[in-house]
Amino acid sequence: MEMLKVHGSNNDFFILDQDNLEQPLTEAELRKLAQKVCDRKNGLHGGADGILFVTKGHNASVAGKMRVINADGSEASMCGNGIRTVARYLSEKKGIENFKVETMYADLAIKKVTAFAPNVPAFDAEISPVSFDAKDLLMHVGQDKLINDFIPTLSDKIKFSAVAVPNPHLIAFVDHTTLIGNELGRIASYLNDGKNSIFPDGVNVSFVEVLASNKIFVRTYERGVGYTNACGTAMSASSLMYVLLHTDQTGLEQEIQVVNPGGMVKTKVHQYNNGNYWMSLIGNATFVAHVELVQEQALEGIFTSAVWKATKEQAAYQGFVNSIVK
Ligand SMILES: N[C@H](CCC[C@H](N)C(=O)O)C(=O)O
Repeated sequence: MEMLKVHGSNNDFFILDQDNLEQPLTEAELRKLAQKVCDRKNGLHGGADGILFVTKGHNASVAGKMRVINADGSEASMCGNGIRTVARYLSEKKGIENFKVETMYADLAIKKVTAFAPNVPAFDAEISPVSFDAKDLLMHVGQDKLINDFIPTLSDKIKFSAVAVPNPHLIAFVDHTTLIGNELGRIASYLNDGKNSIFPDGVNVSFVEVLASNKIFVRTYERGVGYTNACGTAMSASSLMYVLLHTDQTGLEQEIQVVNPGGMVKTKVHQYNNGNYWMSLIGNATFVAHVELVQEQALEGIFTSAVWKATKEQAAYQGFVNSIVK
């Protein structure tokens, strides 16, 4: 079985193309495979934040379908950093540069854009649909929407906004001390404990610091994973809330630089005539290595026979990160 180790802003994944399977995987096996290969201690070559499972799309209007399986085996409706890597994979597999990728709730527009640096390919991905409704967030806070408001049981200092893009995000604008402190971990681990009444299905939680006009820093604790170097849907959701809550310094259609622990991406916030929002997420799609492994062994967490063929792209990406003014 062949897989591809990839990342977007150092949010890393294994791409598994259904065409490369030795035999089909049941749903339970797909979840088990994610837990085994992604394990940071005993997984495949240091593990990953999830598996991006590529299958045929619903018809010829899409280049393929992406399913997102978190490291804990849970499935998410979307992955912003991941879809850029799946886009590059499909672009190179099919020789296309402008196309759509099917996701759980939408076929999303993709385009190849100018590389961020030599050997740092980049793609622009549509992030959509967007909803502020509690029912779409599976959120229970006693009100239908949460925009820059308190959740008293979580904190009496930090205000939150909740938005589904379409996976669920809780976003707070904070000062630098709070950004780097342990409040994010405390709040996010509670909301993802599987027992709390606020987000029974969990939620991705991000703290955002405004660095300058149209430049923000986003730190995220992801549902189903924990802290990650970056979260593409979180950076998109944070950009949307930045535009909606900081009208004095930004606005629709303006390019926003989003810095994160894993690097940097660019976003733009758009609004349809019907009032709905969508975002563009523009960032790297790095292929770290090609991996050959035995499917049956991988399902048992045995990787001794795995063959890891690294590309030269990680060094190029690191050089790009070092060039970013944080
Ligand atoms: N952990 C997320 C899925 C992965 C999203 C993230 N890696 C991204 O780049 O958007 C969730 O359960 O909703």
